[in-house]
Order: sequence, then structure tokens, then C-alpha cells
Amino acid sequence: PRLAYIGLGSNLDDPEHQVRRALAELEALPLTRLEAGSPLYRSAPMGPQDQPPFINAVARLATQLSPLALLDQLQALEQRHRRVRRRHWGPRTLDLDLLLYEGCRARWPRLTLPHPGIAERNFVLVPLADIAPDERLGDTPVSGLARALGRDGLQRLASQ
Ligand SMILES: CC1(C)Nc2nc(N)[nH]c(=O)c2N=C1O
Repeated sequence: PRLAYIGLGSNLDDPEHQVRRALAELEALPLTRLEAGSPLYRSAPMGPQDQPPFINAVARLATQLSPLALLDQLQALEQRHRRVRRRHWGPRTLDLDLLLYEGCRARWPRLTLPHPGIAERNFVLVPLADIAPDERLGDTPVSGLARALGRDGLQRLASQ
């Protein structure tokens, strides 16, 4: 199995429940185990502000699926949460992003690895650092990037 990190996000239809349910569904993916889930974080939307706050988390999977097979599974999961893409960067019930895949750098039409937005989004970087502080982006440990970017606007939810 290879390690893969997934970014989860929701700001529609009870976002906290959407994210918690998606974490359980990641465990059920074929040839895949959920190894770790970060705490959940609430934050104001980056980009268009006229939408509800987001709930975000990051999960670590151990999977035998290839990157594209895993991406297919993630997109199928998004559909099952009735993801309706009305406007670009608009509200959504569930976003699942493949952030990192062990030993894989790619710039394919469907998938760029590592995910290009990681280092500028504290709602991704901070939960990623919670479960993978020693992963490196370029030459920098994720923990250092998260510390530099800061936790402004991020509220950690009580884990239950
Ligand atoms: C709309 C946009 C860019 N903003 C976001 N903003 C936050 N806080 N969290 C997200 O997951 C998120 N996802 C997006 O796609």
C-alpha cells in the first residue's frame, strides 16, 4: 500500500456531518484503509465571501489504488453527497482533493500531484500538519509551512 493524503471540505447541508460521514466512507473504499483523520476546522470561505463558512479536514489513507483509480473513487464519493457544481468556487456539499500520493509527482489533465494549492491554504496545511508534520513540500516540512502560514481564521472543532 501507498500513503495518500486527502483534503475534505464542505459548506452546505450540515458541513460538519458531511465531513464526518465522508471520513467513514473513505475507510470503506476498496483496497484502502483510513490511517488517520485530522481534527475538523471551521474557516471563512477563501475566494467568494457570499457563501457559508467551510468545515475542512485532512485524512491519511493507505491504499493499493493507483492515483487515478483513487481519484475516480473520490469523485464518486462526492457525487453520492449530491455535489452540485452550480458556480466555480461556489458552495458545495463535499470536496475531496487528492493532496499527496507517496512517491508521485504528476501534471496530468485530471490530476496534479502534489495538489497545487496546499502551501497557500491554511485550511489544508494546518490539518495536514496535524497528521503529517514531517511530510515535505519541496524541501520544507509541512509543519514549518503551517507555522509560517499561521492559523488566522481557523477554528478547531471539538473532536467527539
Ligand atoms: C471556494 C474555495 C476556494 N474556498 C474555500 N475556503 C475554505 N475556507 N475552505 C475550502 O475548502 C474552500 N474551498 C474552495 O474551493
